[in-house]
Order: sequence, then C-alpha cells, then structure tokens
Amino acid sequence: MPRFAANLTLLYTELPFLDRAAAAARDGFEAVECQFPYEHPAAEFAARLADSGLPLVLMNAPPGDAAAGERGLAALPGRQADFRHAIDTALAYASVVRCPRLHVMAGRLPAGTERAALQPTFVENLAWAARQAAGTGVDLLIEPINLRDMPGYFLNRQDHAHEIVQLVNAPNLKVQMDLYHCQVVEGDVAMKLRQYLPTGRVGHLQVAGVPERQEPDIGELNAAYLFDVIDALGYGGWVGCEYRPRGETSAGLGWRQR
Ligand SMILES: O=C(O)[C@@H](O)C(=O)CO
Ligand SMILES: [Mg+2]
Repeated sequence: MPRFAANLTLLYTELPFLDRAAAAARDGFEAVECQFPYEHPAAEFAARLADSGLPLVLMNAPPGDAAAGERGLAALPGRQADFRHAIDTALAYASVVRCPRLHVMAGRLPAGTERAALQPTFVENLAWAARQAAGTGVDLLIEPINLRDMPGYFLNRQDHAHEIVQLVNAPNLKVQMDLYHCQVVEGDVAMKLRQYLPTGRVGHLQVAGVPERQEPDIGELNAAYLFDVIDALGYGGWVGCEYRPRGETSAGLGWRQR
C-alpha cells in the first residue's frame, strides 16, 4: 500500500485549518500536504504540525492574485518580479514548516496568447527558482492540471511537464503527477505510471475519484489496481489525497482498507 498524505485544503474542511493535521493523525495518516497555507503564520502552522506528529510533505507557492483568478505566475511573461517574490515567500515559509516540496503553478494563458509563446518564460522562471531552492532541501514540482477545473491553465499533459523538466535540467525540479487530472485529460493512467515513475522525475503523486473528485474509489478509476501498480513500481514517495469528501472526511476513509 502506498504512503498517503491527507490534503488539508480539501480534507477535514469540517474543522478550522489549523486543527486538520491532528484530525489526519487520529485517522492514521502518516503525513499531510496543503495548497496555500499563507494566511496562517508559518510558526503557528509549524507548531500545530509538531503537535500532530505529522510532517508537511507538500505545499504550493503563492499563486499570484487568486481572487482575480490567477493560478500561478511561472509561465506569465512580464510577471517575473512577482514570480520571484512568490518563490522567495514560499521558500521562507517552507523552511519554517519544514516542507520539502513546493508546487509551482504555471498560470493561465492570457487572452489572445499562443500557448507556445509562454514556454520560454516558464523554462527561464523555473530554472531561476530551481537555483534559488538549490541547497535548501526543497524540490520544486510542476503539475499538469485539467482544463475543466482550471480553464486556460498552461500545463495540462504529463508529456509536456516531462519535456519542461528535461529542458530545465535541474535535479530539484520534478513533476507532480495527479492521477485525477491525468485521467480527465489523457487517461491510460496505469501505463503513464509505468512510463514516468521509473524516470525518477516524478516527485509526488496525488489521487481522487474521477469525474467528481471525491473519494478515490468513487468513479471510473480503479484505485486499488492503481495502488498495486504504484507499489509494484517501487515508488517510495507520497500519494496526496486531494479530493472533496462526499460527506464527513473520517467517515469516507473506508477506501484505504478496500
Ligand atoms: O490538483 C490541484 O488542483 C492541485 O494539486 C493544486 O495545487 C491546485 O491548487
Ligand atoms: Mg493536484
């Protein structure tokens, strides 16, 4: 069975954010991850993580102006200064909460822009960020995300993410492979795991049921089969549980036994 991390942004939303790590520990999770923790002072979050006994294994860098619809800055021409500030903020926060992985979001295609025109900015910004993170023990991750959930998002496919990682060619830049997005965009999930996990360029996995993004065993994916594939490939990293529970979080955890 893979090692599961509870995503504190989507799970345990019955509780205040800072109470969620303890709830995950009570439910037997060995780690937690989250999306954007920045409204909580890093020292306070670090203390609550320490109380829970669980490590934080992944969080996102700030996404830019989320209220205005921004979902990352890394691929946006003309926003390099804001991108660099976001990375510096994330690395400082990560060092306090001892988080070893940062998801760096690409952003949405600005209206009237060709997708290919953004690639040089994405590669250049990621190379800069990888240099900033070098020596901190933090890996940077890029995640293909489906266009149904995030219209206009720049990075959608596994092959594109791996192409970018190879172009940047930094040992601390990897792919965050979310099986939910992978199934929505391209399918053939087990074969993609077999193709990409052995490359060593996948730094984190995430899972959810498809299409509703509920518990992993609800919907068209065979979660038990995929977990066997992940184990058979010898993947030693974390699988983030990034789904919206159908009801109360703890009551919906039966899929781990099944
Ligand atoms: O799958 C997702 O939506 C995420 O992993 C994420 O970080 C978006 O904020
Ligand atoms: Mg994800």
